Amino acid sequence: MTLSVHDIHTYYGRSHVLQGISLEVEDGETVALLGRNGAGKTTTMRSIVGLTPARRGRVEWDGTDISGLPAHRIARRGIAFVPSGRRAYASLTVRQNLALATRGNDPKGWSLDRVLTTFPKLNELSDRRAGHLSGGEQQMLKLGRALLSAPRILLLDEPTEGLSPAIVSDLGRWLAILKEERITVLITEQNALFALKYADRGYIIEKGLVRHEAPAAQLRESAEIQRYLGVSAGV
Ligand SMILES: Nc1ncnc2c1ncn2[C@@H]1O[C@H](COP(=O)(O)OP(=O)(O)OP(=O)(O)O)[C@@H](O)[C@H]1O
Repeated sequence: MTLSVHDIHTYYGRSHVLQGISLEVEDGETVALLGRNGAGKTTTMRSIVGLTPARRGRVEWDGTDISGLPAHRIARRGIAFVPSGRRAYASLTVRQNLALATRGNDPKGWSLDRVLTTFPKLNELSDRRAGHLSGGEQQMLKLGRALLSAPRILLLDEPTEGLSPAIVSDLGRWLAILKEERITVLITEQNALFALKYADRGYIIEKGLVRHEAPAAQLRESAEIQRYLGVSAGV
């Protein structure tokens, strides 16, 4: 299953935010989408999943054009979007939130038990109301919910946003698990070095256009890229 984005143009009103983004995510790959504030990372994800559809260009999933489809139908094809910020049913417990996200009985997919064993922290918190979780715990819950929706690809939007360094390193462990499982991931990050640690390839976007595409190792080594992204070492 390959996700191919061809020359998409997306607007907010008259503001031409994506000016021809093209990218590809192959089966089993982790791909980072990097860029400064306001570069268009979130908008790219929202365009892929149909929340802010592109006005021009094409999004193909497994060779089928999905650009015109409504968001719920795109989600049903296994494209799971994990937006940044706190999003869970605050008054429900962790377990109830997870149970609601469970889609059918996909024998190859993730079961509630498997999510709770893989993320023991969620197990410990299973009776706590989601509204009482810390930012990092919420992030883990969102990831657990996304895995239960039987995703073929996960779109993670700035998962480290607002998290403490200790939680960021937890998140790194979860990403490593996704990679071992060969779950296809597209991840946007302000924290470029964090994303590049787990990514196979990366795209750098600026003002709604792809400026650079390279293997993650190359992007990690490039002083020019690091300067451009304003990264500091030691993540
Ligand atoms: N709902 C909206 N209405 C109008 N303009 C918007 C809206 N959402 C985003 N924009 C603008 O579109 C541009 C791209 O925003 P986007 O959120 O995609 O960037 P980003 O790369 O994800 O940045 P950040 O890391 O700051 O979230 C920015 O100039 C932003 O101000």
